[in-house]
Amino acid sequence: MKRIAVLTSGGDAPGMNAAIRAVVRCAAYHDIKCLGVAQGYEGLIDGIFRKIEVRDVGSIIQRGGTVLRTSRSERFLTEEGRKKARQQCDDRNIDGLIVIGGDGSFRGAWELQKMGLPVVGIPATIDNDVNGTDMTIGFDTALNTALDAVRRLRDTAHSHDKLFIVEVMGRHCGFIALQTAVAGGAEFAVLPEIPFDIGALCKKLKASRLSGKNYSLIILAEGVMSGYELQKKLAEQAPGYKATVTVLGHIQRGGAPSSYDATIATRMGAYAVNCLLEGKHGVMTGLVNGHMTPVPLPNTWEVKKRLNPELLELVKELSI
Ligand SMILES: Nc1ncnc2c1ncn2[C@@H]1O[C@H](COP(=O)(O)OP(=O)(O)O)[C@@H](O)[C@H]1O
Ligand SMILES: O=P(O)(O)OC[C@H]1O[C@](O)(COP(=O)(O)O)[C@@H](O)[C@@H]1O
Ligand SMILES: [Mg+2]
Repeated sequence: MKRIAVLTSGGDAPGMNAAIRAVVRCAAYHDIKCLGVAQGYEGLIDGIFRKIEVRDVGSIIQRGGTVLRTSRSERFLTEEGRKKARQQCDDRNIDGLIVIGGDGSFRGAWELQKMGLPVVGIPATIDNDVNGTDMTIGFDTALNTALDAVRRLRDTAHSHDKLFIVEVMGRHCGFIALQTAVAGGAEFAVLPEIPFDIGALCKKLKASRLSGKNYSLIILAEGVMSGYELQKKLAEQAPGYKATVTVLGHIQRGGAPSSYDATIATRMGAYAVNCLLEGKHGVMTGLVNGHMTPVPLPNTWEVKKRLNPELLELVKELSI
């Protein structure tokens, strides 16, 4: 293994830079040259590679976003695009590629692996929707950002006897919504994994009010519906409940990685290089019960990662 490349793909996540730094430094430690690919699969197709050395990744461990930049690439979804990308790697004698991204990026990485390029994936997405790893890089930071917002909203909700709907990210999954609801002490979590029941929500709000509670917080994952749609449904079903909507949006994607995210990103970056060195490829650097584990890439999306049932129960039991 003489020369590897690294890229970031899909939605950015706090901690991606810490992972890039670890990849570059671990590669240098083993005397392997490292090339950075700009803008994910877009840059791979267009051949935008540049050498990155140990000093180039100084003081990025604490920065959010990704210094390599990222993209969602339509072209990479085509065979023609992927062939071009594969050829760009051959032209530069790349022995292995490290893909830092989420489930979509791993599907793309697997296509490259099938075309004969050794690939290792590092899970990084605020959504945490990657099977085979307890946590993805960026999830913990996004949670803390959402929690901070919820705590601020609770202050004003309490002061004004208000009902708040807080829309958080999560297109197909409710990890951010569920954990924000648990840690933020919300009354209700509306999640893509659980069929939405407006009747149950109204019942809960009424019971809460009857028991003397004058304010409530509903945490809604964007994948179910928008905060404004839920506001409208509530107004139709329970006219006494006028909700105020806050959409957290892309604020959840930025910021310095938490200590947890900077640590797992560092561990995963180094582990990815070691996997390539040991001939383990077509795998993701999974964190399983605290241990770094090589997880076959298809396992990361073929099995849907489940929400923690204990947390689901806790939202129901404690929000009275
Ligand atoms: N089935 C697939 N085959 C090939 N490439 C894919 C596939 N799914 C996604 N990709 C590539 O990975 C990119 C990132 O995926 P996306 O789902 O947007 O983000 P994430 O990796 O964060 O989940 C896509 O824009 C596309 O180029
Ligand atoms: O910024 P975009 O492209 O609109 O994407 C928004 C989506 O990206 C995410 O922030 C992260 O998703 P991915 O990791 O799959 O890219 C989702 O929570 C959100 O739905
Ligand atoms: Mg994804």
